[in-house]
Amino acid sequence: MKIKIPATSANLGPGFDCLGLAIALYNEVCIKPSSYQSISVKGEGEENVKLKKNNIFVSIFYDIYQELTGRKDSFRFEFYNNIPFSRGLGSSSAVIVGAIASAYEMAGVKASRESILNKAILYETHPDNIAPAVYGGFTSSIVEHGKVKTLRKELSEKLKVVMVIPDRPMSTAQSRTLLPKSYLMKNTVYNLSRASLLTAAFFSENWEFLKVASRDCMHEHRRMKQLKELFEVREIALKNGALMSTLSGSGSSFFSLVRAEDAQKVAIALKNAFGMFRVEIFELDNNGFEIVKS
Ligand SMILES: Nc1ncnc2c1ncn2[C@@H]1O[C@H](COP(=O)(O)OP(=O)(O)OP(=O)(O)O)[C@@H](O)[C@H]1O
Ligand SMILES: N[C@@H](CCO)C(=O)O
Repeated sequence: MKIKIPATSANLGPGFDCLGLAIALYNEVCIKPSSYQSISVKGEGEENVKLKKNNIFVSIFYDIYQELTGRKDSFRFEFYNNIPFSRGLGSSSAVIVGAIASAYEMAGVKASRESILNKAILYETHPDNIAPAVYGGFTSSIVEHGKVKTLRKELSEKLKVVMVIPDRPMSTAQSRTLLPKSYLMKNTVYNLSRASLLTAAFFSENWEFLKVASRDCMHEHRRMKQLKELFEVREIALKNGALMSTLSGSGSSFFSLVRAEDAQKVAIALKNAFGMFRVEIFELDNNGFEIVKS
């Protein structure tokens, strides 16, 4: 079988741990029965021998596969990784969702996307990357009694993403330790009101509201201080017409949503200012993971 899983950008500013969307940048995994287990990795992580020894995709796959079949059959896993690690593009969520969906497929057990998402939340405490990786589009999610409740909005093809991808990794787990344990009421209201308006703006396609609704006071500043150029990335993106420009997940990437006709202009302005960073234009993804060949 072959599965492809999209990258995702989470938080989108004030939507910490609850808002995210899927991007047309994919990891692909081919899995086939074999007389012995083997792993090959192409793309991101190709030189990382550790990924051949203890690979989280493989361990999650077998967790689920054994739970479903009671067996530990051998498979060959061929990874084609396009999602950079620890750049705030949901690489770990793509692994979790891909492993679970693949295990159900190889076990021959049908599973709804909702049930795959509810398995994935057991491996990732926040739903803002795994939900769009499962459903595609823009997602607004909560976790209630261990179950994820998500609403999803298809994203217009009139929109594109301009992503600045620094060469500097930022581990999500590590960067979460930088955040305060509590917030003032005014800061909490600042974020929850904007996250609500941002969600409404995505659902109603009132894109002119995205800029003001995507401001954050709870996590971005502390994280962006680790890579100060990111403040200027946002300034240049917005000055050149971006609808919104936010830290992608826990960073280090910086996400800008643009009208398709503005994508080149924003990307060129960012490339001219930050020659040392990778700058890419991506389409949005509305499908979530796809089993492209059973
Ligand atoms: N394709 C992959 N195969 C195996 N392990 C992976 C793969 N992609 C990511 N990982 C693991 O996930 C880790 C990155 O997870 P982390 O949460 O720090 O970053 P991220 O998911 O890329 O970014 P964010 O969570 O901010 O969107 C990597 O260091 C690696 O251990
Ligand atoms: N909400 C998570 C997203 C990680 O991609 C965080 O900011 O830590």
